[in-house]
Amino acid sequence: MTVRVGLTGGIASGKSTVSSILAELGAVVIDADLIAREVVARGTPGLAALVEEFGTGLLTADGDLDRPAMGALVFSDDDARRRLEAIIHPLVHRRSAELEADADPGALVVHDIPLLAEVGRAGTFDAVVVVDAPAELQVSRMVEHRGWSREEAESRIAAQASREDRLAIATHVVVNTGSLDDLRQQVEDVHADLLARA
Ligand SMILES: CC(C)(COP(=O)(O)OP(=O)(O)OC[C@H]1O[C@@H](n2cnc3c(N)ncnc32)[C@H](O)[C@@H]1O)[C@@H](O)C(=O)NCCC(=O)NCCS
Ligand SMILES: Nc1ncnc2c1ncn2[C@@H]1O[C@H](COP(=O)(O)OP(=O)(O)OP(=O)(O)O)[C@@H](O)[C@H]1O
Repeated sequence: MTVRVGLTGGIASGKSTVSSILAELGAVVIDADLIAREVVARGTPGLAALVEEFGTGLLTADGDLDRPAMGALVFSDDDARRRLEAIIHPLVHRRSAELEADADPGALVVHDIPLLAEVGRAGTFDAVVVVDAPAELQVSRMVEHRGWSREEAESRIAAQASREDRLAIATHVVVNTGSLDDLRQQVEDVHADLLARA
């Protein structure tokens, strides 16, 4: 039987690192951030819908979505963020379901969904893994690895569920405050537990 797992965590908590370890261990990973990019690639109906909603000012000279400009808009304007989400989330949901339908029966399917706590879909999964890190560590990782300002980092955290709300939906918690080796060990333990549910 397929075990369906939701994986979530705040921005820069370490979700992608955890999902790549799970993929190495044999899980099928369906990455909502990646799909959210694909559904608004140049020439897609998703990008056409964004242009209709926000105008051509949010396109680059090449006709792609100008992601930094869109980020600057939606992480300082809740209404704009909701309008963006209303367009992108249904497209991501549909594509994720298609990818899941292609997975081998019996696979451990991990849906990496940054906004799982926010969208209220935790109950649709057999297990929910939350990658936990304190806000200060999230900010320092964003500043260090992405070159964002502290303000940009904090505006993204402010647009997300609180650490407590996220922990409330967890069946498994991975605490990412130590080394990468420590993270790997925790993920291996969680993986073994999830497999035991298959
Ligand atoms: C605003 C956009 C264009 C900015 O693009 P950018 O390349 O800078 O960021 P990227 O897509 O890589 O997202 C990085 C992280 O930002 C956070 N984030 C993204 N969208 C949101 C949102 N709507 N609310 C809160 N946090 C968000 C997540 O932690 C995500 O992992 C982009 O994030 C977007 O299209 N967001 C809306 C779609 C969405 O909700 N995606 C989240 C998962 S489906
Ligand atoms: N335990 C750790 N020790 C050191 N660096 C780490 C650790 N965990 C993650 N990182 C680094 O922190 C950054 C953020 O991690 P990662 O990309 O996995 O987070 P994320 O939650 O997927 O981010 P996003 O929300 O943007 O998708 C990466 O550069 C990653 O290599």
